[in-house]
Amino acid sequence: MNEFVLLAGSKDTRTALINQLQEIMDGYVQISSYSIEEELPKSLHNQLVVLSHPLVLEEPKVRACIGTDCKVIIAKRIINYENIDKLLYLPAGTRALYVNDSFETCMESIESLKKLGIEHIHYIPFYPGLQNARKIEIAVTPGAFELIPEHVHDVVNIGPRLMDISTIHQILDHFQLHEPEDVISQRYLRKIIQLSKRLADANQIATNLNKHLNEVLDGVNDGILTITQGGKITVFNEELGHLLGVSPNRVIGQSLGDAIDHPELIEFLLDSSDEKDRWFTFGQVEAVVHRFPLNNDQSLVATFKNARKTIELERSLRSELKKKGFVAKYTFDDIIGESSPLTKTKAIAKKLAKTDLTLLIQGESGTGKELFASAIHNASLRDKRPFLAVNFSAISEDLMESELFGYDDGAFTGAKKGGKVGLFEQANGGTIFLDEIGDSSLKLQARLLRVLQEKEIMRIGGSKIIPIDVRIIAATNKNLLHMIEQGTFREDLYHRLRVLFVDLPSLRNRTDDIPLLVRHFIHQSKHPHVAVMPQVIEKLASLPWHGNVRELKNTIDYMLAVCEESTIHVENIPLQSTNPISNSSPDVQERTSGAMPKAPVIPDEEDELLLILRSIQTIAKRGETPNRRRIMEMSAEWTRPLSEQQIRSRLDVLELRGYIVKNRGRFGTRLTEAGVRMLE
Ligand SMILES: Nc1ncnc2c1ncn2[C@@H]1O[C@H](COP(=O)(O)OP(=O)(O)OP(=O)(O)O)[C@@H](O)[C@H]1O
Repeated sequence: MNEFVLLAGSKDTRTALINQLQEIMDGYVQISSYSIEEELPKSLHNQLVVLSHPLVLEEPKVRACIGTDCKVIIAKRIINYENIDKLLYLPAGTRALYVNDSFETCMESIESLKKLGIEHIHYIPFYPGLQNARKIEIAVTPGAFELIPEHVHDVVNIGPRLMDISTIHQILDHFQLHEPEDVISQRYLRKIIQLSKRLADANQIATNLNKHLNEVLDGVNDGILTITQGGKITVFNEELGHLLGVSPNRVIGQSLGDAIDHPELIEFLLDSSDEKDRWFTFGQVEAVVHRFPLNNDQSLVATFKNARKTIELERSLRSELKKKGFVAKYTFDDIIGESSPLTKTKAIAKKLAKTDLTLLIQGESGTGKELFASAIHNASLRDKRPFLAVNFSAISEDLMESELFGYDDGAFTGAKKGGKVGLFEQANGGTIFLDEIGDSSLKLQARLLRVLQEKEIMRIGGSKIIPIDVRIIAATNKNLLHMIEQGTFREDLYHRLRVLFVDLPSLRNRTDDIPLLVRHFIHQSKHPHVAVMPQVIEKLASLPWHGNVRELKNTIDYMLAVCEESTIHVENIPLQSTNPISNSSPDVQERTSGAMPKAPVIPDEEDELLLILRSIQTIAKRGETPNRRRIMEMSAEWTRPLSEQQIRSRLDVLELRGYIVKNRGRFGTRLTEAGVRMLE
């Protein structure tokens, strides 16, 4: 067998060359290989020695081991063609450092890259000891990673240079191997063909991607146009073709002026002013054109939105949200009152609505916290997206956790098959209103804090992190600072929630608004023409209104029900009753005195009212929805079971007294703070 020795300058070069030579010469020659970095043979005699570079021979220990009877070939090397595609992907004009161990090796490689026609890159040699090196962020190197300067972000490793075919022929000639030359040339060529194949594959992928992108662009509902800096059209989708009455295929590559006959549009697109949007009429269609530059290649993109279609789409999205109950019902116009405290609060809230920051609304029960949250959402940039209200006092902790975060299939026994999407996910893009946040458990507070910090959630029993884009508005009628002191509310959560805040004035601090509110609630009622005697307003203005506007609304409902001849008189104002509920605790008495409306109830009904309050609390704690049916089922165990109709009338009384709020749907009836205190 013919044998020769390969001597390389470094271990990496040795490995690269031996791999190349073995692949090409397999079966014809045997090669032993060494490098200066590793151990060299003691002495070589009467052998063919192939050196990877002329500089290898300058090493004394190399010269010492090569006997004078050896034949020495100094290899010619070319750029590693296997990695050339990495360079071809760099955009034309890219400035890149060429990093190698000396000025000579850098220049040799740059020269051979240029000879190979890879000239679209501007190479700048970089080697150890270079003074005033330029700070360029891309580097090309034949594996000399340790020499790459720190400021470089992208490295293209083209690997050590390989042996040129002429050197391979020289080796074959030495052994007088003529007949395998064809085979060997083919093996060498095969490598180059593999590279061409790879490039062709990449080309195919790019073509497919392009086709796919064009299909996507054509599927979009808006017209899309892209032009180069010189005004040539590069993208023109089908929708735009319909809008402008032009065939997309015909205009791609043309200049804007040749393709479109609309001077005002062309002037807007090519104009260098800051104007981003303008309305146009194309035939019968009104459209808004939005333009923006693409940073990378300085093209300009314009989107064309058909106004009618957009309005229709928004309408259908809104009705979809409405069906789910995910819309905010109120705007700032629904917040009645012209007193100075309310006007000031409304003005602040309107400003805060425009930001996208987390907001905490503080105010006594019934001051309109939910009303404000809803109005803020509707005045925000998220007004077309869902608004979801969640009340922490209404449902149990476990149920609340799964309501908010959802769960994955099989998360716990009794979990719905297929899992459940939580409210945070459903509110994505919109606003979530966390009412009575002071009633959330410490465990839930920890989870909420994570949502605020990370803007992501994980379903219960899930492992996937789901990013969410939801604005949080929280509300409380509790003194959270006091709760922090007691250790029942997390201070870090408080600060995260109170990025912005609105403090709602109590009704007794804005009694000027009472006449307006009375008018408003009567107008809204089934008896909009009922008159109110001036003494009634006077009396109402003198009451303490611990239940605020809600209490006032309930009082008006009561007065409308009991008044005669379409006029409300002072006698219709609910009297302070001496029933056990209002007398049971001094605190409640204080809260319910004066204004708290009391319907006349026979004494044993008072016990029933307490039982009903208690059962609402029990049902909610179990994680179920407190509704008439559930209360009726519980009443089966009382001395006098109640019908659904009887429960309905008692719930009306409890609501009138401010102890409960009746909600339809998911959360059912819930206790107010006054209701909870009553039970305590
Ligand atoms: N300024 C106002 N103008 C018109 N209606 C109001 C106003 N303030 C409150 N209301 C009405 O009073 C009732 C209570 O309001 P809301 O539910 O928003 O209060 P809240 O502060 O969230 O109460 P709670 O703390 O008990 O949940 C609702 O019917 C609401 O429409």
